[in-house]
Amino acid sequence: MSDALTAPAADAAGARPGEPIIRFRDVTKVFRTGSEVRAVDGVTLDVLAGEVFGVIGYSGAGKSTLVRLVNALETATSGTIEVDGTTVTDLPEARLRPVRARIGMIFQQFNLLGSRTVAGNVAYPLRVAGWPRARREARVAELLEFVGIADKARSYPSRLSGGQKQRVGIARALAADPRILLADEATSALDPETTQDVLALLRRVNRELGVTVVIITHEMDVVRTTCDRVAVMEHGKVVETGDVYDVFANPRQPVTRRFVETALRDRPGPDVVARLRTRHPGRMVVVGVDEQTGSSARVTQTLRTHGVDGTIVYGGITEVASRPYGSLTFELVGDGDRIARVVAELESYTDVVDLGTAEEPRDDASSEEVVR
Ligand SMILES: Nc1ncnc2c1ncn2[C@@H]1O[C@H](COP(=O)(O)OP(=O)(O)OP(=O)(O)O)[C@@H](O)[C@H]1O
Repeated sequence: MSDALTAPAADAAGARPGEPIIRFRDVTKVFRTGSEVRAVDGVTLDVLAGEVFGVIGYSGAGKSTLVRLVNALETATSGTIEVDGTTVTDLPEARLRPVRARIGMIFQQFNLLGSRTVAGNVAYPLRVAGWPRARREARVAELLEFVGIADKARSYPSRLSGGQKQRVGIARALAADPRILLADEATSALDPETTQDVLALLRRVNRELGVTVVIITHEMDVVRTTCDRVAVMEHGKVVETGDVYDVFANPRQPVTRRFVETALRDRPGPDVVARLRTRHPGRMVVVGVDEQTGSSARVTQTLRTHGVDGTIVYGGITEVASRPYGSLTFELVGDGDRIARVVAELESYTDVVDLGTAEEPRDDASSEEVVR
C-alpha cells in the first residue's frame, strides 16, 4: 500500500490542528411533518481540527441530522454552524459549494453508482469539478492505491465485498482533498473483521492526511478503538462529551454508562457474581486497572507485599483510545487481616468493588452499580 497520497494543503484561513473546525452554537432542527420532531435540540459543540470525533446515540437520537447540518444537507431551524471559518447557516446555495468541496461524506449503504466502475465512481466528483482527464486519472490511481483496491479499478460495485465498497466510498470522499470526512454509520453494514479494517483506514486518513474525521455510530466499540473525543446524543441533545478515555473511565449519564458497558464486558453482572460465589467462596474484589492509577503490575505487587494469594476469577483489560483499561475480579485467599490490608491499599489508588464472601456478601450485585 502506498503512502503517496498528499495531505490537503492547510488553508491560510482554515482551522489549525486543535482549533475548532466545526462549531455548533445552540443549534436546533425541527422537522414538521404532521407532528413536530426536535431532531436536534439546542446543541453547542466544537469538533477540533485534526481529531477523530465520535457521535454516539441510539436510533433516532439525532446523530445523522446533526452531521447533515454540517454540509447543509439539512438547514438548521435556529442556531449557527461554522465550518472551517465559514458560517454555513443561511448561506445561499452558490456559496455553499466551496464549503461542501472541503467536506467528504461516506454512508452505511455506500451510495456508489452501480453503472460506473470503481475508477468511474472515484473520478465522478472530479469530473463534476471539471478536472482534466489526465489529472483525474492520476488522482484516481493514487486514491485507489491509498485505500488498497488499485486492482479493482475496472470492476463494478456489484462485484465488490462490503469492505471494498466502503473503500471506494472513502476514495471518492477524499477525491477533492477535503479537510473534513463525515462517516455516517460507515461500518454498520460490515462484519466485525471488515469493520476493523475500515476503521483502521479511517485512522490512516486522519493521521496521514490530517483530515478531521467525524464518525456517527451506535457502537461504543467503534468509539473505543477509533475516536479521540466523543459526544453522546439522546433525544436530540448532546448529553455528555469528552475525551474517549475519560468518558469510558467516568461515564456520567445513564445512557453513556449503558454504551460503555456494551464495549467493556470486564465487570461481572449480578448473575455472574451469583455463579462466581458458588465456585469461589472467598473474598471477591473487583479491581479497576488502568494506566494512571492501578496498573496490573501494581495490583499484583500489593497482593505480594501483604502475602495474600489472589486468583483471577473474572475480568479483562482492553484498550480504550490506545491505552489499557479494564478490571480484574480476584478471589483473595489467606488471613482475614491481611486481606483487609490488601483491600485498603487497593482502595487507596484505584477503584475497588468489594463483593465480600459467599457467606457474607457485600456491595451485592443486586445493585447495578457493582457493574460500574
Ligand atoms: N427528513 C425528516 N423528516 C421528518 N423527520 C425526520 C427526518 N429526518 C429525521 N427525522 C426524525 O428526527 C429524529 C432524529 O433522526 P436521525 O436520523 O437524525 O437520528 P439518528 O440518531 O441518526 O438515528 P438512526 O441511527 O436511526 O439514523 C428521528 O425521530 C427521525 O424520525
